[in-house]
Amino acid sequence: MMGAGKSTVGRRLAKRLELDFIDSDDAIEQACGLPAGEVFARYGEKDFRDGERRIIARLLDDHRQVIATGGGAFADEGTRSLLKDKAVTIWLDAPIEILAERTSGRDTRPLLNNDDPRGTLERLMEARRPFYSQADIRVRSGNVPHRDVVEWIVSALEDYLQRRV
Ligand SMILES: Nc1ncnc2c1ncn2[C@@H]1O[C@H](COP(=O)(O)OP(=O)(O)O)[C@@H](O)[C@H]1O
Ligand SMILES: O=C(O)C1=C[C@@H](OP(=O)(O)O)[C@@H](O)[C@H](O)C1
Ligand SMILES: [Mg+2]
Repeated sequence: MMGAGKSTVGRRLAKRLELDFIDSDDAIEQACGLPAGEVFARYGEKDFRDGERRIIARLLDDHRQVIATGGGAFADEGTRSLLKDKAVTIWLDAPIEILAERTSGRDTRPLLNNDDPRGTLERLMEARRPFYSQADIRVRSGNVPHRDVVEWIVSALEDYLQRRV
C-alpha cells in the first residue's frame, strides 16, 4: 500500500543484495516527463494502470533487479499476472495508522488528495488485501526501522528460495 515503504525499503534492499533498484513510478516519470502522481491525476487511473503495466513488463524483461511498484500495481490483474510469472513478490504490510501517518502532508498521491485520506486507505486496503495476500512473501513494515525490514526481507527471501529448490 501507499506509505508501506516500497520505495525507500526497496532501494535499501537492493543495496544490501548488491542489485540495481528501480521504482516503477520513477520509470513512469522518465517515460512521460511528468511525476507519476501527475500522470495519474491528468490521465486517470485506467490509463495510468495501462502504462504502469507496460513499464513493469519492460522492467521484468530487463536484468535481475529490485523493483518497487506503486501500491496499485499488484491489484491490476494483468500486472499481477506478469509479476507472479517473472518475479518474487513481497508484500510490505503496515497498519492503516502508520500508512496514514507516512502519507500525510504530501500531495504526490492523487488517490489520497481528498477530505478523508485515512478512510480512503481503509477502503483501498479492504479492496486490495485479497491481491496483496497472493504475494510470495509478506513482511510487516510497521513501527520498525528500515534496516530491520530489509533484514526480515533478506531472511524471508532465503527461506523462500530454499523451499523452491
Ligand atoms: N520502516 C520505516 N520506518 C520509518 N519510516 C518509514 C519506514 N518505511 C517507510 N518510511 C517512510 O514513509 C514514507 C513513505 O515511504 P515510501 O517508501 O515512499 O512508501 P511507498 O513507496 O510504499 O509508498 C517515507 O517518508 C519513508 O521514509
Ligand atoms: O496505490 C496506488 O494506487 C498508487 C500508489 C503510488 O505509489 P506508492 O505506493 O509508491 O505511493 C502511485 O503509483 C500512484 O499514486 C498510485
Ligand atoms: Mg513508492
